[in-house]
Amino acid sequence: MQALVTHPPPVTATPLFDTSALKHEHNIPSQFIWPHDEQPCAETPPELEVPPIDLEGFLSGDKAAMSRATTLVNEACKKHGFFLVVNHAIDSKLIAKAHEAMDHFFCKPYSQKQSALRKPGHHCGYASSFVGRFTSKLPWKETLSFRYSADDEDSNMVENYILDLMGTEFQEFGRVYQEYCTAMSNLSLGIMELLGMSLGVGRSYFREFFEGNDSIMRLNYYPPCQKPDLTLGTGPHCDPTSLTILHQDHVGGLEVFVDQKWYSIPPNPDAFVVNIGDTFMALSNGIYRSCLHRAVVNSQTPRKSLAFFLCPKGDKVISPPIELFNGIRSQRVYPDFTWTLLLEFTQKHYRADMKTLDTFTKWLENRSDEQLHGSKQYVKAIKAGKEKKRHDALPLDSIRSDQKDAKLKYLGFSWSYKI
Ligand SMILES: C=C1C[C@]23C[C@@]1(O)CC[C@H]2[C@]1(C)CCC[C@@](C)(C(=O)O)[C@H]1[C@@H]3C(=O)O
Ligand SMILES: O=C(O)CCC(=O)C(=O)O
Ligand SMILES: [Fe+2]
Repeated sequence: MQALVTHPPPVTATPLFDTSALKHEHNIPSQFIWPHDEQPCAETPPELEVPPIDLEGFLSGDKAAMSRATTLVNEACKKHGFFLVVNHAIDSKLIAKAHEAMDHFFCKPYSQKQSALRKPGHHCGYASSFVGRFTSKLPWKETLSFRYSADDEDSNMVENYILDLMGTEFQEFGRVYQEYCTAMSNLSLGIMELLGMSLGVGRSYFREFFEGNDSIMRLNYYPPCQKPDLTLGTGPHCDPTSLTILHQDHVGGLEVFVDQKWYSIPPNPDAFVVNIGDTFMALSNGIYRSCLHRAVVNSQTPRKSLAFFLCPKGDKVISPPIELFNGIRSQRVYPDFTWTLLLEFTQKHYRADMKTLDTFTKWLENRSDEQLHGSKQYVKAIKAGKEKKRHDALPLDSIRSDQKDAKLKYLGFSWSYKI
């Protein structure tokens, strides 16, 4: 198991990895070479049969279209968590402008991009191969990530952030992505209606849960690599977020691990690739799956993908609707948590991979024991079996005051309290 980093690694004198410059060298630095069992397949893997979901049909209220959409989504999400959305009503000119704007940013000199550098422990800003964040298995990519809030009072958050970060030269960039993120947020709410129907909890349940979403937009830029068989653009992982709406360009490189084999998801400019993330897997009480996926690179052409990561407001309690754990699946599969805590875990303590949610659950349990009982000795005694676990309520300050009569179920035992 990956060691938990108890604090961000010190930013040592890590060599400057400008992947766009590295491509001119014959070899690649050893930090980019992945273990043999994680390297790309020798041949491009077969294409995954991913059902295209006609979203317009579902939202139109046509009974046959709704039934077909909910059945296809239910089957796909139970099996691997990936599906395509077509007839999504997102303007193709907006998508094209978003891709053009991305080129405008990533083609800038490294020194100019560096002014937007992501700060240690934070998820927004520019990153190139995670210089200073990780010391091995570096991804062959550059990224730019920023927050999007669906709340009205934050209606220009993206535009203002980009303007502050990059100046007036990027004003149009900021406007394009303000519009793009708003379109993605609206699209994700329609998909949440579909997911709610497909899980039998009704159209509005998850739509309302994500109305005021506080999401993440991430631009992935994968420069050509002279040794594409030794490295990865994005390593194998499950998205810790709730739902990912991804638009990949014409190049191809997204791969999904299903039934113990890698499959490729071919580019389709008219479709968004949608996948369940860890947080929604917890909201579905494990019924829908957050699927392992990765991105490979090539030696000829840069590849780009636009990933909108839907996230709930940071302090909403991630807890499945009772319908999902009092019948077919009576046990709770994951503890209650907040997205703020899971995001902090991925930014400060653990590199997201295929085991993030399970590792986070264990971290939460240890953390809450320490928090609950304040003593590391107590936790050690529990582990040594010398002390019976006491199931006190979580400290009141850790739960929002408006969550009256909140019920926290945690790993099979539960406690409740009045605030
Ligand atoms: C919450 C997040 C962390 C990562 C970005 C994201 O918004 C969703 C996906 C996560 C990530 C891409 C999973 C693979 C490892 C990672 C470090 C990366 O390759 O970028 C992850 C992102 C991160 O910056 O932690
Ligand atoms: O670039 C891709 O196709 C996948 C990227 C990805 O999985 C991510 O950013 O989480
Ligand atoms: Fe991902």
